[in-house]
Amino acid sequence: MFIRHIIRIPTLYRGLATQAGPSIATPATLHLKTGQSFFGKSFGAPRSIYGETVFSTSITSYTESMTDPSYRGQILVFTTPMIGNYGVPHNKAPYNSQDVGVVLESQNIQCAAVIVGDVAEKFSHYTAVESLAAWCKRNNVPGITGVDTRAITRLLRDQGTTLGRIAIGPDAALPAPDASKYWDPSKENLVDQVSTKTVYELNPTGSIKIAVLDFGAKANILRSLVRRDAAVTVFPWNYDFNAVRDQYDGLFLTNGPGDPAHCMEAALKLRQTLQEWDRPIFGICMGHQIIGMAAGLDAYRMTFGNRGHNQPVLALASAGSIKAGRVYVTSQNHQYALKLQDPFPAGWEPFFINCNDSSVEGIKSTAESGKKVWGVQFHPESAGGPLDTIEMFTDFVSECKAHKLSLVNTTARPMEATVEAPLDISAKRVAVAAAA
Ligand SMILES: NC(=O)CC[C@H](N)C(=O)O
Repeated sequence: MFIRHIIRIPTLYRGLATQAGPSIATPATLHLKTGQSFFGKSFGAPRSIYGETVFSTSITSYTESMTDPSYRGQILVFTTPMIGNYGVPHNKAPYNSQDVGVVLESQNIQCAAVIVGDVAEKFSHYTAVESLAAWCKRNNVPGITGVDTRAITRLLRDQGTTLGRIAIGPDAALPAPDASKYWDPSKENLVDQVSTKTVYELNPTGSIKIAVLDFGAKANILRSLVRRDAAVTVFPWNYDFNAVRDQYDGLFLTNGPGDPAHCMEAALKLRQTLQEWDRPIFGICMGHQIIGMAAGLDAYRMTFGNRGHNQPVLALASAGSIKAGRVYVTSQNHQYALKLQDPFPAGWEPFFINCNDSSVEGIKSTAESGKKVWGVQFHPESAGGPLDTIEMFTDFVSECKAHKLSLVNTTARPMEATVEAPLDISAKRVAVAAAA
């Protein structure tokens, strides 16, 4: 504790000191493939790039969003007018052995570039060690400030996610590139670029063994499992899990970048797992899309997706901590979604639906199926975003434990939905003395 304070003192000093950012006078232009151009100033790396232009409505947690591997290849436009006020923390997790080596969501900035209305040149936070501009520069990631992000967002809402070009310095004055020059990240298997290449373990002495298929995992997913005392083994996205599955009490599929169609191989392997293995399975975002594809649902590309930490979802079914009929505010970052088809494949049901656009936000195995499988399009682990659905991790780990116990006790415990008994509130009505 004492050492921690000593280490924090210089950090605190640096964070509270007002620091001027680097010069932001270099011109920078955003060209969209659809022909529009926006002119601003550069911050971060003086490097011109291509990418897919998307917008996020998150108000805070730019550091977590930018290190989320699901933003790979994307030019991230923040709708919040000013970004960078609280700087960037040290990205090492030296104090807590439960952490997975980073404070943020991965080692490096993952998005291709950032666009903000007004970058904060001064920052202040007790954990901050550098400015947003300095961090971007160090990570070789360009940024544009001083553009009308509201206008860009309205455009993207109308025409959908659009390929873009960030042109910095002398490039900024050049005419927009020919439409054929724009790089389309959705054509690439980005998951293969961000997934672990080796199998590794976290918290090996944990009380329950969870296998994680890594499509581009956010660190807080791994932390959320380890915090619940799971021993976690992380596998590359296309690992043949069926060959080792009997060593694990549950399977988790993470988030990941790009078009889920590139991961059909994983969906087909999972289809076999679903047919032959009865232990709990939980998937988030890309993981949820893979579960859906394995179950026989189609994934489609949305117009502009959902990115932000304020997405309301309605629970259509109850399970564990989730109660049917309640709305949960969630963190999201996705461009694709599962198609709502009627009827759903046998043994499956919709779990959540988005309150804004009615897209599928979750699916689950039915009680009758005897399986314990569910996937959610949103991010219960947050980082950033609200913790409304964090207990889904507790539900998952508890189901894995219950299943393990059932193997020992031989009395299988079915995953029952915790449905609240109907409550007749008229019976609870108490007469109060008439108001004056
Ligand atoms: N965060 C994620 O896992 C995103 C999943 C997928 N890449 C999508 O954009 O829909």
